[in-house]
This record gives sequence, structure tokens and C-alpha cells, in this order.
Amino acid sequence: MRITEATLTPLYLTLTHPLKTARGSYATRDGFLVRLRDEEGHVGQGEAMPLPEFGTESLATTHTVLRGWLSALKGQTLEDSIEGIEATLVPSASEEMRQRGARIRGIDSEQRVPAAQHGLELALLDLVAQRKGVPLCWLLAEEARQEVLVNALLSAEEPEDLAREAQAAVAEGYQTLKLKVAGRSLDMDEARVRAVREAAGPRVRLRLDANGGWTEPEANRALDRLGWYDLELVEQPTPPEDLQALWRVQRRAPCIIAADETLATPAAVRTLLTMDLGGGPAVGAVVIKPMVLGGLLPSMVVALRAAHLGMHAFVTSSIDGVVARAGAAHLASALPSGDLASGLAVGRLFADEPRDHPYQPHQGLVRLRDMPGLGLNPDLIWDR
Ligand SMILES: O=C(O)CCC(=O)c1ccccc1C(=O)O
Ligand SMILES: [Mg+2]
Repeated sequence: MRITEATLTPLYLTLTHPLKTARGSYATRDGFLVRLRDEEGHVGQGEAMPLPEFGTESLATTHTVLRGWLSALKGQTLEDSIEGIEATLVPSASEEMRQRGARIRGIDSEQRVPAAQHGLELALLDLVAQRKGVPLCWLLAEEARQEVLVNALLSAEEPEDLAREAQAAVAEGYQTLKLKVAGRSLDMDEARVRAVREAAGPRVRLRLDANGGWTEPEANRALDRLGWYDLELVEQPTPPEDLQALWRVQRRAPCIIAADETLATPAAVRTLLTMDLGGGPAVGAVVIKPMVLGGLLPSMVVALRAAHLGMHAFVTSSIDGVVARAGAAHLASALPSGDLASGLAVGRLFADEPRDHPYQPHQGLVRLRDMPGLGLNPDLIWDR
């Protein structure tokens, strides 16, 4: 395919209420939309929404890098395939491989720019899938699921408000609820978790996310007490850098421990996926954030490797816009297992979400339609 046009548009999202985590709070999100047109008139869309505290480059770097890549890409031709996309994005020493892609970066470029990579990769995947007339997930796996289980993210602070939120989510059909913990007293968190469990009933899955906010002893104490409320899993109980602590916490935990912030550096991902301290994988699950891992293709590699080691993997957004969440939904549908819900039901947190789009969750599910590529109309984002 030949890229005839490549544009970069700023994307600025506002949350209706700041989302508080143990590591800070999110009130707005800043990034870019990538749009590519091919010689047949298809338009592929991607999104770059950096999250530097999770190891991505800064917004300014995303901007500079994507501007450079897109201006280089315009007018170039690349193979209509995953290999063509990889050859474009992953600088390879092999001349044969480079021939299949477009030339946008030197093989000596050392800079890690996962959000920029995500943005361009997604637009290219959308284009290739449209050209082949298949949903994007079909490029990732032959047996992609049509439905993706998603969790509701509860955002209230006070137990009574959380109980109301939980009840509403269950009434909407969500079977998995997620709650941010840590950064406050354990008594407070216990009251919050108890309120959610009582409001949701015994059958709903309940997951917690500490965002690295507990020390190892605090995490152990918290899990001892909160485990009483029957937890599905806990994301990142301890600080991201200490893999051994995560491993030790998992050993005595009453539920799955999921590594999330720990996946911020390639070195930690490698260690996590090769660490052998005896007795199975280091942790029960890994959280796959495509924006942090540099796109859907590198995410797929991590998820497959995790599955091979007996770890669960589930996808979450990084509080991204609808284009990135659409890509993440296609990734989630292509993972080896769809048992654990994906964190993709965050659209309702935004003040400026497009009203009507195909990735709206219904009854705790995002259903992928049989449309070429992402199936997102390029006007959607502006048409509100
Ligand atoms: O999982 C979800 O439902 C939403 C994703 C989420 O919680 C999140 C959003 C932005 C930054 C970090 C995180 C996280 O999972 O830790
Ligand atoms: Mg998390």
C-alpha cells in the first residue's frame, strides 16, 4: 500500500471527575490522533496518549517523533501485512526485512517511544485490515472472540458512594468491578471494599488496584484483611521496581497478583517473563497496556509469552480515547484467554466522549462488529 496522506491532530480529553490513584490523580489526558490515507482512499486511525509515569515518552517527545515519522511516511509504500508494519516500526538490521516496510527511522535509534509507536502502529493495522476487508483482530489471531468481557471502574471515595456506584454497575450487567485502593488507611480501604462487596453481592468479581502504593508489609497486611471479601485479583500491590517483593506477596496472597506498573521497562518485562524462582511464574497475571508496551503487536508477544508461563493476561486502557480503546478491544479479543475482564469501560469517565460509537460496553461486554479494520468513522471524534 502507498500512504498518500498522514496527519497528526492533538487530542485533549477531560474527565468529569479526577480519577484518584495511589500515585496521583488524572483530570485530563493529552495526546494525538494519527490518520493515514492510502492510495485506495481508506483512512486508518491510531492514537498516541502518553503516560510517562508508566514508562512512556513525554507528550512533547510523542509530538516531535510522530511529526517526523508521518512526514517521512508520506508517499512511501509498504507491504500490506503485519510484517510490513513491523519492518516499518522496528528498525531491523536485515536489508530484506527493511525492504518490506517504509523507512521512517534509523536502525540506530535508541530512543524508546512506546506511545508514538502505538499511534502509528494502530493506524497502519487499521489500514491493512480495511484493505483486506477484515476486522482488525483477525490480523492478530485466527480465533479472535467476538465479545470482550470488561470491568466497571468504580471511582468514588466514600463507602456509601461506592456502594451506589457498585449497585448501578451490577444493574447494568457488569460482572467484574474494579476499585482503586492504597494511599489511605487500611481501615478506610476495608470499609470501601466491604461496602462494594455488600452492594454487589457474592457472585460479582471484585478486583483491586493499589498502583504500587503499599510497602511489602503493608501489602501483606492489606491482603490478609481484604482477602476476606473474596478478591479476584489485586493489581500492583507493591512498588513497581521490586520484582522479588511482588513474587513474595504473590506466594502468600489469597488471590491473583497482577503486575502492572512493573511492565514499564522492557528490562522488567523480560525479567518477569523469564524469572524462575521455582514454583511457577512470578505472579499470577500481567496487565497489558498497549500504550505502554508500544502497540498491539508487542502486546501480543508479551501476552503469548505470559500464557506460555501459565500467567493470566488482561488488557486495560491507560485512560485513552476511543480510538486507542478500540484497538485494545481488538487485542483483548485476540488473547489466548478471555477469562479476566479487560479495563476498557472507562468511556463514561470522560466529559467529551463521542456519544455513539461501536465500542460502548453493554451488560459488561464490548461486542466487536464485523466491520473492516477498527470500523471507526473518522468523523466520529469531531462530530459531537
Ligand atoms: O482497568 C481499568 O478499568 C482502567 C485502567 C486503569 O485503572 C488505569 C488507568 C490509567 C493509569 C493506570 C491504570 C491502572 O490500571 O493502573
Ligand atoms: Mg493498574
